[in-house]
Amino acid sequence: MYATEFLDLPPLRAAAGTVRLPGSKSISNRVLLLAALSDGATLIHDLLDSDDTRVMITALKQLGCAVEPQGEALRVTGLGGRLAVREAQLFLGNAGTAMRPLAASLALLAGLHGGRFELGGVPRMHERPIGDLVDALRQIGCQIDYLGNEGYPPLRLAGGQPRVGAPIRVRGDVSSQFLTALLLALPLLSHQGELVIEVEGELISKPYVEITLNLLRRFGVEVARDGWSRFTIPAHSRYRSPGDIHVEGDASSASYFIALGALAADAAAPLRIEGVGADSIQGDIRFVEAAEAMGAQVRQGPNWLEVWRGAWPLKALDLDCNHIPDAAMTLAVMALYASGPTRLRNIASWRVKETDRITAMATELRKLGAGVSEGPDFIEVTPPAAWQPAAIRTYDDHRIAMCFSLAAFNGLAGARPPVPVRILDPKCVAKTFPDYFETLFGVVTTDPADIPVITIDGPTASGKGTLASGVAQKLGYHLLDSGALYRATALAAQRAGIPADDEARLAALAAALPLHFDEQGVWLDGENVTDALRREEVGALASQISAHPAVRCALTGLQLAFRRLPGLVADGRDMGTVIFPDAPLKVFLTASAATRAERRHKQLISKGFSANIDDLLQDLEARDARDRSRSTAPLKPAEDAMSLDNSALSIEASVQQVLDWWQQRRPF
Ligand SMILES: Nc1ncnc2c1ncn2[C@@H]1O[C@H](COP(=O)(O)OP(=O)(O)OP(=O)(O)O)[C@@H](O)[C@H]1O
Ligand SMILES: Nc1ccn([C@H]2C[C@H](O)[C@@H](COP(=O)(O)O)O2)c(=O)n1
Repeated sequence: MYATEFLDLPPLRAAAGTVRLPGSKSISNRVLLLAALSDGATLIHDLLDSDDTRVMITALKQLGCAVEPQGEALRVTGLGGRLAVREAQLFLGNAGTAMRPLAASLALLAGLHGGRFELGGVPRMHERPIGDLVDALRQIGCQIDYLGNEGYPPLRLAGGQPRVGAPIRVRGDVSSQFLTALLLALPLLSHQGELVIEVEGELISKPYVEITLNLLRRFGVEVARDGWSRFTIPAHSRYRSPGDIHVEGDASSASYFIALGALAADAAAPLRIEGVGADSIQGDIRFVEAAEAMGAQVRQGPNWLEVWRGAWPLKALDLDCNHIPDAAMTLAVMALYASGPTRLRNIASWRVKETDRITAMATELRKLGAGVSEGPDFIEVTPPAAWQPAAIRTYDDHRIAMCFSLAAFNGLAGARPPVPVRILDPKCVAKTFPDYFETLFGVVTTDPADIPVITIDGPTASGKGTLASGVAQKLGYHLLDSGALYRATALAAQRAGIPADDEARLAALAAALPLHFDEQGVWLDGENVTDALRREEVGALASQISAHPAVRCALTGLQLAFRRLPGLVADGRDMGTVIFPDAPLKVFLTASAATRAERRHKQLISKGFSANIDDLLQDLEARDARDRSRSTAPLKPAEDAMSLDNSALSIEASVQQVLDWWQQRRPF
């Protein structure tokens, strides 16, 4: 996950490959609750692992429910409609799919068995209405108090005497989650008799209610439905675990990749999406129809889709989006690529989601140059006449972050030059799709020249690696420690007994190095050599063998391959002069020889190597002289490099200086 302040997406061009979707959030949280309320244990497969499911799991554990991993699945041992814990304070983040159903279920259980529960979340959760659900629960005798503002969480559920009686009325035109919460909770009261729910107003987001009914059936409760206005829960309904249950991929998350296929995949190599398809029980699967109406070509199987570009530009749309409220946000960004204005109607529910999504989408689309008009329940988007680079605010709303990533394809819509897009607070995608951006980068391509590189060159022990790693971490970029490649070649040569002057054998060795990098360090032929590479004699030998042009040539391709989305920070001696001469920011890092010897001394001692500071100073000066004087790719600043002497600068200040230079070069 990108836990950076922002993530810059360079202009993107094409998409191909296969995406495996994470589990559906709506199904995951419903299944977790149903499993917890059931008799027996349920083994849940393919559950979504995200912020919203984590708050649900934590709450269920607090309530005394056993939730344990079993292999790749999660085993939930149900409480059988009883209370194992009678008092708890539950923090439910910003998860509406946890807050509403838990509020309803615990209000009933607190009344039936005696209990006291407080439910709250993040500040935005306390701005999301819940009054209609509370009113419905009060009709049957639940005792619910508002602990903050009337009509909003946090809530206290304590006491009361729930009784089956007249039909329970609930509004259906603000959020379908109120009805879903009642449908999930009321079977707990059905030992008293049949329960009827009557929906007031036109029910919105019906497909989500269909998911609820479908899952109730899987857990043994058959609800009778009369149109969309009357629902009957039979007397003596009882939740029974189905044993095993599989969560299908998230159809709302599929929308970004369906759109991606429509924008940037070719018929010869469509984008394949696995986890949802024609058999999906999720309403957002109908996003496929909307995408097709805009020109996407789609082929589908029971649980997969293949998508590629049909019409171009996309066809403008005028659509009632009540049936796909979440996925419709993706249409608003696809509209940037359409032949005219696209109007999305009947989306009033956007205003009470993670943020006021109509206002947020309008504000951010305008930043890119689009013309946008909005009303209480619609948005109309006219494609930009001139695209502008934009830093997209995401309002702690995962869907805004994900759908705006599609704006990075503006080059395909004729933006000249194509503009980069900055996504602020990218980690908000953790709500439903923690590795969304990694997944995106796995299936998109761009011109390597568009992938930004920051180079940091300089003499040994100047702090290049430390600085490069700090900058890469802040930007979410990949890291290339090119010295490690030369050091690994030196170590391998030492072990193979290849003399330092045998250029041909050294080059052959470098060309076939079984080298691998991961979070644990550098691996040579399956052995972690991270510490071995830091030995001084290995560095000195690396300096000698790196003077051979054939060795440098053998390692060039490997270094270039590090230039991957979303960007790269590369440190070494010739990063800015030879390997990445087009890098938009080049830094030449120096520090006095005495300072560097002192740092290296400390570094080696801390790793358990013995070292003498005077010897280190001598070696380091000899190494600098050799690296500077060699004929091929000598150590020297690129003509356009920024000089940084960090002798008296802390690591943090050095990182900040480079980030400041980087920001000055960015168009945001
Ligand atoms: N600004 C700084 N202030 C103090 N210590 C620093 C600073 N920058 C780096 N160091 C320390 O100096 C030591 C050497 O840093 P680092 O390994 O990053 O240098 P390098 O230039 O990459 O070395 P080499 O070229 O040998 O790979 C490390 O222990 C690091 O923590
Ligand atoms: N781009 C590079 C990186 C490194 N080298 C050589 C010269 C160095 O003395 C040696 C070890 O590098 P270090 O890990 O100390 O950065 O490798 C090079 O020639 N070009």
